Amino acid sequence: MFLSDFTLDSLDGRLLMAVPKKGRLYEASLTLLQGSDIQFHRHNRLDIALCHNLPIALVFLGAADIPVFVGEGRCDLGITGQDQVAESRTGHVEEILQLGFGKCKLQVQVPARGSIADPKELIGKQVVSSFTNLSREYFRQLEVEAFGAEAVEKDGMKTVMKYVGGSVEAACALGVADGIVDLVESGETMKAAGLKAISTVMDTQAVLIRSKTPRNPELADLILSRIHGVITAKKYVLCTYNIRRALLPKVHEITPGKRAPTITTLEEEGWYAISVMVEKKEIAEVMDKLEAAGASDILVLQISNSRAGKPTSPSSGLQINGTT
Ligand SMILES: Nc1ncnc2c1ncn2[C@@H]1O[C@H](COP(=O)(O)OP(=O)(O)OP(=O)(O)O)[C@@H](O)[C@H]1O
Ligand SMILES: O=P(O)(O)OC[C@H]1O[C@H](OP(=O)(O)OP(=O)(O)O)[C@H](O)[C@@H]1O
Repeated sequence: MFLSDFTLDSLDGRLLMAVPKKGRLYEASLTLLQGSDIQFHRHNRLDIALCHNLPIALVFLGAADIPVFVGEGRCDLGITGQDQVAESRTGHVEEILQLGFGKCKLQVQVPARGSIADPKELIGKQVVSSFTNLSREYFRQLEVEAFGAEAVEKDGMKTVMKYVGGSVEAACALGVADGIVDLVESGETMKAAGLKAISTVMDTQAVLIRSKTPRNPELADLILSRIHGVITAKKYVLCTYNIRRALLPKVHEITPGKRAPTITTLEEEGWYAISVMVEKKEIAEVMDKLEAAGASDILVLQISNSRAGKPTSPSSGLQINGTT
């Protein structure tokens, strides 16, 4: 069900944010919204939810449709995969934040027991994918390398690309394809289907995207800032420890911090207290190194939320990339 219970008036003045309605990105997207204090109640089967505490309406859409809605300016912000943005071919969205979930690879796969070992061997054969634009572009490049741009332009592509909406991995076994281009995360699906990857078309993860003409740029920046805060908090822990003055340069190398460590003097002569953000995945090793370097009273604290502070760029131009 979509707009029936909403008059367009109820959306008036609201920033529209597109969120995956199901699938691999759904749960993590909702967790992100919750962490950003975007409060809403989604009525059963309704694909639009009004936020209680902000002038925002969430629009629940398929991940593949989100770049289209945002690209055409129908929605102002959206959460989807980089693969979907690239496949949609819309030039009208900006990827403003990598969200660190939904990480996988779009890969060329062939029967594990077959003779094909190089994607070039699929030229002139049948390839099935849900990502036909990206696949066509990938094989066009291979054909250009093999035959030259002029020949490909004149004769057209030799590789035959077929679209399948789901269960792409079954295409080879069913005799519909010589190879497929599909997403791989753990590799379980590929293995179970008797396939092997022979090359990577792209690495992808979930991203926050923004229309080039958002209705309310200040509110879009506020949401970006909140989501960035949640992601940073999840990625880092706060490490505190005490250290003698002489050892400061040594431990500074171990914990340079996200920007820089906070150093305060202790009441005890010659001793300093350090407080510094450390990436969660490195904390055990960092603690080992600090201890070996002579630090004492090492504590690690979870960060429940964070803010980077005022952006230096002008309001509607806020862009925070590289949060992987
Ligand atoms: N195995 C996976 N691991 C991590 N992320 C994935 C995985 N599969 C898909 N994704 C990411 O999630 C996005 C949505 O994929 P998903 O298959 O969940 O879509 P969907 O909306 O349920 O579509 P469909 O109905 O076609 O299955 C993908 O474009 C990709 O960015
Ligand atoms: O490497 P893995 O961890 O096994 O994940 C890869 C699978 O996940 C996705 O499909 P999904 O399960 O979302 O369903 P779909 O085939 O219907 O798209 C993708 O299309 C692969 O089939």
